[in-house]
Amino acid sequence: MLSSISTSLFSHVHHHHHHTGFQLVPFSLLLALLSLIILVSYCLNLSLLPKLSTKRHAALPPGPGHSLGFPFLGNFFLLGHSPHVSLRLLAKKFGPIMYLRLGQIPCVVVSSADMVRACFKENDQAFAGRPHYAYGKHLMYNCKGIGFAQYGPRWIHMRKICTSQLFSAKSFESFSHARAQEISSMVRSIWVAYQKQEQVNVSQMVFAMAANNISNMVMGERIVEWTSTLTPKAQEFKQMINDFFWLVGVFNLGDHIPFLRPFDLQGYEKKMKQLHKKLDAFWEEKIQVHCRSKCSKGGHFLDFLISFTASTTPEAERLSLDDIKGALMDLFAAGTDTTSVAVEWAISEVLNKKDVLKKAQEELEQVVGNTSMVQESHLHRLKYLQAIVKESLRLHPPSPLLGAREALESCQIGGYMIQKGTRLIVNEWCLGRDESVWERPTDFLPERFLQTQMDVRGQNFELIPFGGGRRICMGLPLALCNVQLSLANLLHCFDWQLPTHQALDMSDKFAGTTLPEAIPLLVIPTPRLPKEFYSREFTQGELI
Ligand code: HEM
Repeated sequence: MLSSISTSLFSHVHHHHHHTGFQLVPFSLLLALLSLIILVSYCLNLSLLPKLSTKRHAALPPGPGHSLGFPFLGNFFLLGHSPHVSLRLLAKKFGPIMYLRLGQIPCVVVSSADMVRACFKENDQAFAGRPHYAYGKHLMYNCKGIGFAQYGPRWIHMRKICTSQLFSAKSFESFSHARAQEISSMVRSIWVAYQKQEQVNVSQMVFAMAANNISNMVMGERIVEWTSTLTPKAQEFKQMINDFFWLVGVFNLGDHIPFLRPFDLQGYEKKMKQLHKKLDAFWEEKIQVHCRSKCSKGGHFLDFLISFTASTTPEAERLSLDDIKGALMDLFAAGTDTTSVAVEWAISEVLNKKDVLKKAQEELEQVVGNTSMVQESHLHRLKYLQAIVKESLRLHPPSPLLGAREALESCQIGGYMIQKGTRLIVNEWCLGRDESVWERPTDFLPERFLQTQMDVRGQNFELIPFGGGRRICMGLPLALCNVQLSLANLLHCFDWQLPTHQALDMSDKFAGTTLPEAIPLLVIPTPRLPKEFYSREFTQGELI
């Protein structure tokens, strides 16, 4: 048993070590201590699991319990490297609501639309909390910002500021011109790659577009330069975002076994602090530049945020620098990787299915014609393209377990008792493959969405890639627009070939929070539109 623990633990840490290039953690120490704890607890027959659960056993949802758990560590090892898959297998055995223990933290996993509705609609407020973990402390300025902030007046205030300034219909529309420019720059860069006979890393291209869309809105400038591949600086930025999401997703022993917290046995908290230093310097510089250049009159969102730091602002509304940096972190982290993962999967699925590709391109030709790029105003008429995006989000939700939630009060779900402080995991990946909802669930069939009103905006609990309830993705309008518009233009402006004749490898690799393709998609573009289209200067009006 001990060896199986050490193997999984080892492979877990080792795996991520490669992923991020961080230094190896003091591993032997960790193993020795864990083995000791487990040995002692078994010798003394101290198994915490049965003890804690017997008290309220009758009311708890079913689950693997102590039969598949370890003292102190609970059921953590059932999660493995692909928790979305492991949890789905467990749900097949224990049902759509089940109870686990991650370390000492009680945890409820829901895997059906009915259970999700019970959590996100009937008990929306009860589940509006986020757990308070080390990443919130080290990476998010002690849970500032929006995504990792505790539910309460500050979160409401921050979310309101962002939503009203960035995502209200009027403000969103006011940035459509800037978004169009980013899309045409992306098309242009791909055309340059074609001329240089380079392969295109779709995910990187879309990442650049998504990052620039946010940074145009927030700071009135691009954050990533447009070239046919990401510049080293841009790659470093992308790596920071990837590391951020990875550290948010790791199982940090200290978060789940309180008495281990001071020891940081896996070294994750150290890594969080290191990453935080880099990120903080990055945001600090952006903020200083804005303060110095007195852009406040320019009226970018960042200047608007800075204006809230004034001592004349009522205290309940006043923002600190940390609040602002937290919000920046939220916007850039939440809005970049997720978007590029979504588009990468969508285009891979389409390239795998020639009939879908053909239908999509026919629709584009009909609605857009072949002398213009796809514009936002075309999107509502591109019904098949929208269906492709939904179908791809169904099979490949970019954030397969959504965001971590915590019960703020005790409540009942499906007749079971959920105690305050319980962590909620929604397995969205499992929802999208539910045989009782979807016919031929593993097949990519956009047609299934043509005859239904079902949408991804949090109203249909069968399909919630953006979450639901009051913690639903704040950037949903931008997210959908980014995904649809970039996919549409990639398919409209280019034909794509795979570098090899082999079929695409569609396996995934859990990256802590997001679920990208295991092997990044590289493709060879060929222009589809008349040659003059690409060689013209990309100026407003002509191309967009
Ligand atoms: C395809 C792209 C995207 C996907 C799949 C996605 C998905 C999600 C998910 C699953 C959550 C957690 C919801 C929950 O806990 O129920 C979330 C939260 C969030 N998203 Fe997105 N997102 C995307 C793009 C964006 C963009 C573009 C932005 C903004 C620039 C954004 C900003 C946020 C924020 C701030 C939160 C935290 C909300 C809160 O806790 O109140 N997201 N997103």
